[in-house]
Amino acid sequence: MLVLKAERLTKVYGGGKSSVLHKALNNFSLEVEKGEFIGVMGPSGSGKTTLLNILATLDEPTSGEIEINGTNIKAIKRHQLAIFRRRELGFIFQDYNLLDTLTVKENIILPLVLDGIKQNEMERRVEDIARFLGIEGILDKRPYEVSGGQQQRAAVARAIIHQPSVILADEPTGNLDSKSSKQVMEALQALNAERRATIMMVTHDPFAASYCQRIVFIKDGEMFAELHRGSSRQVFFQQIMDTSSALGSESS
Ligand SMILES: Nc1ncnc2c1ncn2[C@@H]1O[C@H](COP(=O)(O)OP(=O)(O)OP(=O)(O)O)[C@@H](O)[C@H]1O
Repeated sequence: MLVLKAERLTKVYGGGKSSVLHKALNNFSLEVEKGEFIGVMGPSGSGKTTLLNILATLDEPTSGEIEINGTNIKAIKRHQLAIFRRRELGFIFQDYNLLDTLTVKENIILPLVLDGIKQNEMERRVEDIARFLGIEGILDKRPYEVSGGQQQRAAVARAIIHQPSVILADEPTGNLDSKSSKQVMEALQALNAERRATIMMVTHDPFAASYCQRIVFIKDGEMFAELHRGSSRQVFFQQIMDTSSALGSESS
């Protein structure tokens, strides 16, 4: 089952009288099946953030179509878009985006509070996901009292707690040391493997990318290459490194 379908996306920035037009995405198509863990890589300025913002329904393509969980985004009225986004998508950011005025637990259940889920159901879900991610001991702390890796795992919990169709992650290991990166990637991998979470992650980090099942490489707003992981993460890591350097040398 397809949970995300992007068809011939083009995004052109600029276009005012004096400004120069810039095509950040050029006829870019992508299909993501339920339960996939997909990575998006590419050099700086290749269009990754543009793609993520469009798929997140935060920005509109100049042309092209997007379907999320069978719904064409264009069919959603502007005032309903925020609710659609909150229910169908989960977000993970590089800088965690947790609210310091709330406890870790309150941060995690925020999507459920906004949707009016009953208190005992919220408690059940937060305990379950916190145990799964190994953060049950920090639920009553504030984000600034715990490590970056713990904050990011709390953000992962928040992204999955309402069971979205797809989780969009933007450089989730960008602020983390190698040990915390590994913990966060193992958490995402476990959510994908054991709970069938569908995850799409933009990253520059070949180590983080090696946890995905498939990587699409973007160059100048177009698909450059696609890699599928076999059984070995180490072999996949090397393939990612090789493709990244091929991409880099083509760009220079
Ligand atoms: N709001 C904007 N207005 C004009 N040009 C933009 C805008 N946002 C992005 N661009 C341009 O579009 C291109 C793609 O940018 P984008 O941020 O999507 O790349 P990226 O692959 O995410 O880069 P990075 O890895 O550095 O984050 C770049 O050339 C960028 O300068």
